[in-house]
Amino acid sequence: MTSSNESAVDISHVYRGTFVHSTYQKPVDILEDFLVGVDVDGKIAFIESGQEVDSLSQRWSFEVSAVTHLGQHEFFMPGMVDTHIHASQYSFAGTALDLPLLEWLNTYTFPVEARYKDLGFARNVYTHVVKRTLRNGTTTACYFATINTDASLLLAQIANDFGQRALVGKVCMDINNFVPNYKEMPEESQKETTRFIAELLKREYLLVKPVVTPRFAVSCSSTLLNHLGEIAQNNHLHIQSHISETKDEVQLVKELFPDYDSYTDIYHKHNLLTDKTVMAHGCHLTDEELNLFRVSGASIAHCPNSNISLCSGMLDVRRVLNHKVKLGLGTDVAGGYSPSMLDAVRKTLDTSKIFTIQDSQYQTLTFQEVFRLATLGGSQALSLDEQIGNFEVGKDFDALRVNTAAAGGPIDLIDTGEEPEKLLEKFLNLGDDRNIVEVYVAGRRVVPFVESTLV
Ligand SMILES: O=c1[nH]c(=O)c2nc[nH]c2[nH]1
Ligand SMILES: [Zn+2]
Repeated sequence: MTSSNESAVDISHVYRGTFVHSTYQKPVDILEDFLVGVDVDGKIAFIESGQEVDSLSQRWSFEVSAVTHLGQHEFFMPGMVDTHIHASQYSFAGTALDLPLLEWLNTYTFPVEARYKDLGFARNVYTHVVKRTLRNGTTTACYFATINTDASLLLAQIANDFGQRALVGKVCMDINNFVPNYKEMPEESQKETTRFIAELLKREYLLVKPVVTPRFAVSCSSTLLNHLGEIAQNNHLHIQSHISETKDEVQLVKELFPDYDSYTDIYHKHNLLTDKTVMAHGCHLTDEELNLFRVSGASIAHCPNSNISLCSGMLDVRRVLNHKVKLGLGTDVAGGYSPSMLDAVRKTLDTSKIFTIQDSQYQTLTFQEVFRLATLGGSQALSLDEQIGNFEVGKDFDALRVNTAAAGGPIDLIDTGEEPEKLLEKFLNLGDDRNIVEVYVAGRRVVPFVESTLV
């Protein structure tokens, strides 16, 4: 497990201990007493047995004394990928969960998103959400911002400054019958999207890229959807939106777009369903629609907290996986009240168990499978799995150093022994940010924060 052009690579850090990750073959693969070398570009240069330390130190020219050793109750796992989060809704996360989706948007969400003309407000909220998610182990986030281009660029800058990997979307919407000051004209949306993309690409952030973001079919005219499909296609960009979250929404979309075979067909016919598309929710998709997802390579962001909190529905993840559709997890702040991907893991397991309560033959998701969805699955859903998602030579070192025995933390290790898989299970079910003692993105340690240089 070494890189082919190893002599040309300078090693920046070497870590020794337990590494827990997923592969396409195994949802949990545990590498005990391994050495991982990270090069100066933040890429994994080698993954080898700890027993080989002396020969590796010669081959890769590092000092054995400089190796960082993990503690007894520690392990490294890949950083988590939040495939769907509204950075702009973070200010009201944990409140306003008493209405169904369409009323929730009109009553709580659009009035707040309209405030992002105020860049001071934007900076405050966006700084908080980037720090909070990073601290909770989200090394990659796929963000919705708002319709305001400058505030969306500010979110990109803040993610870059803190070292978080991110896709950032300026929201596009030209229909809003309830909060008319929060919408764009179709030409304006097209022009501002083009400006947003050009400006963001010009900045050449290594880890932060634009994503074309039609809010959902309810908020977008066919003209706008067409423009956005064209922009995404011409620039080979990622695309994100929402689909089939609630039954009322599906019915409304049917009325708004009567000439299409399905909700999915609308996005498909507007060139918005590609292998770089991630659609949130999908609770009420038909088999035909899931087939269209598979064929196009589009993915689903499963957001169980939001689905339960807004009483939207329950996504049958097993069914989606059986259709061979890519799937990652999302917090969907603030329809989901928690910004933590550990919460998304737990709510995914809870939802799967509810399906089992309803049908004892149901094949419940295992914690190992859900761990994979939060890491490698998310990277696949965002078509970033050649770069991140697990520990493979050549991938970026996006990693969490987890200490299950962190002092003052939420886990009491009493009778667990040191079996790493048990420690992983404890962390997924009981852990929180106190257990995430370090966070790395592309080899750079980004948590704990270096406050003085950033705020
Ligand atoms: O959970 C959701 N949050 C949103 O902001 C949104 N907009 C359209 N559909 C949505 N669903
Ligand atoms: Zn959403």
